[in-house]
Amino acid sequence: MFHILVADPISKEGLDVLQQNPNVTVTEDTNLSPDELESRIGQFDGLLVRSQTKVTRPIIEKASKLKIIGRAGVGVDNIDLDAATEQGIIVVNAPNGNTNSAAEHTMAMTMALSRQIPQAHVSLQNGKWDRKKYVGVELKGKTLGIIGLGRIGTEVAYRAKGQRMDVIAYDPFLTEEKAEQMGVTYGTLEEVLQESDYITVHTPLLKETRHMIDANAFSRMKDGVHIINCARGGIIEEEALYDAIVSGKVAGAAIDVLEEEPFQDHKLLTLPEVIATPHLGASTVEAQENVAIDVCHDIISHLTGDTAKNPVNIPSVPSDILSQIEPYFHLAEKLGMFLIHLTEDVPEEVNIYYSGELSDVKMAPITRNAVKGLLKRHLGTHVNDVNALYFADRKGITINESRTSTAKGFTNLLSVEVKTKSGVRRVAGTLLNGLGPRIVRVDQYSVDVMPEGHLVVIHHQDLPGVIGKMGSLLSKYQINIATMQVDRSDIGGNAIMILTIDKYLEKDELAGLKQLEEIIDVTAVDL
Ligand SMILES: NC(=O)c1ccc[n+]([C@@H]2O[C@H](COP(=O)([O-])OP(=O)(O)OC[C@H]3O[C@@H](n4cnc5c(N)ncnc54)[C@H](O)[C@@H]3O)[C@@H](O)[C@H]2O)c1
Ligand SMILES: O=C(O)CC[C@@H](O)C(=O)O
Repeated sequence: MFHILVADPISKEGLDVLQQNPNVTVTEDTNLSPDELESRIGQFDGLLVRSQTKVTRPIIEKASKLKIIGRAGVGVDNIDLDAATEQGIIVVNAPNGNTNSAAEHTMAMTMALSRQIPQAHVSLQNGKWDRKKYVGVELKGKTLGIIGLGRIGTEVAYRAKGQRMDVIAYDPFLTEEKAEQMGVTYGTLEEVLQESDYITVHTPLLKETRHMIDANAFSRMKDGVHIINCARGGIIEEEALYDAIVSGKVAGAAIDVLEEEPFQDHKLLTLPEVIATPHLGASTVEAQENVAIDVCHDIISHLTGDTAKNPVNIPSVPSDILSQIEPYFHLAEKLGMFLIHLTEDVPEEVNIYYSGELSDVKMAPITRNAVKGLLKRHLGTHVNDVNALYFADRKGITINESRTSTAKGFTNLLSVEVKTKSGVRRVAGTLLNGLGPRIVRVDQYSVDVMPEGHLVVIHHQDLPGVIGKMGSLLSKYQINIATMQVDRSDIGGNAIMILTIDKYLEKDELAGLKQLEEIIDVTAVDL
């Protein structure tokens, strides 16, 4: 018998899926404090949550029987995925069921913002009949900037076009062709910021997207811009939004999510230009039914030995194959992560070459790890080796694998190549017996770099003094260099320097390094 704890309100239709299974008992308790959850979680095989319950490491560490955590919704930022993976607990979500509802809520908020509907309603409730104060603006003919054109961003784009808005979108996986097919304008982040009358964000909350809309971003927007966030708190820096509204730069903001939830007392809510809802994007009957049914089916599948459709964290490889290839998963993922940092354009094709001892292994699971590493920088932690190829396909990226017998002196060599419109970037790595993974080639250069920590990849001219200048500047920033690798194409030609440093390179420090005259480009890579 499997015991499942339902810790947040979940639609009845989903719970029926669980309750109708004779091997399952369901306990619903949606008022547990974190301490109570921690003390009771040890009795359960499955845990089902929405976004309210924080499934933290201390809770997961007490979950001695837990086999699966189901998230009825998309974002899994309320679940400690690393802790779950370490505990061998699969986390499944329901990524598709609330897309329409979140897109509709975004449009509802955009329209309510434009016509000040909530403010006018409260004014009426207070006995006023104020027709002059609540003069709005039309959406027709205005430009909507969408940052993040995934499932929800795409649906918002179609709806905005229905309102006869012009849509410009930025997404690292958006190509000009795809934008044209959708009838939206392809933009860089800068173009979206500068050209939009309304800006709506639809990215996951990741290290890269945290505070992507900050004071600097606001300063590049049009005066009187409207801002909408129905994605995740933290994508927009709240203090900067507050200041931009007070200064008049931003005419109004519609907010469904903030960094700390619940957010009843937030200072943004004191501003008359702000309208807000308490994280209601997915709160429709239909979305809650969809996500509950999807996630409950996945919970039953996993507990009864079938494959879950929407795993977020766990690889699924047969155990006999796993022992042979598992050591390469980490190397493959790190090569992908490294390479995507060097890839400035949209990836169109990824070629993975298996050489030496790797030329007769089962390639697909290793390929999935390399692709996972490539994609997760922009798509976030829900990309794993199970769903990486699916996401690559959805983003229009072709994946090719080939075997070659020559490993250029290495026992095993895994090479990953990304083709974009602007060219080809390559990286290769090997597993050194007893020493672990190493990056051994970057484009045409030979190196020997452990693929972990904070790396800085510097392309520069091979001139005397460059290394010294780089060292001095880093020392000025109080940054310690742990390792350094250099190689060059020819004397006085182009060269590469790869540093491992002891801390994350901040934006302004990166900009400082780029100022040195011999530098061609500098990329900070966090592995
Ligand atoms: N308010 C709600 O109740 C509610 C409901 C559902 C989803 N959400 C949230 O909405 C967001 C979008 O969900 P989705 O299902 O569309 O996800 P998705 O994965 O389908 O789309 C996210 C898109 O963001 C893009 N992206 C990643 N980094 C980017 C960057 N730096 N700049 C621009 N684009 C970037 C990705 O390439 C991807 O296409 C998530 O944060 C999700 O948690 C909120
Ligand atoms: O549980 C909810 O209602 C919120 C869900 C939403 O934020 C999501 O990421 O799917």
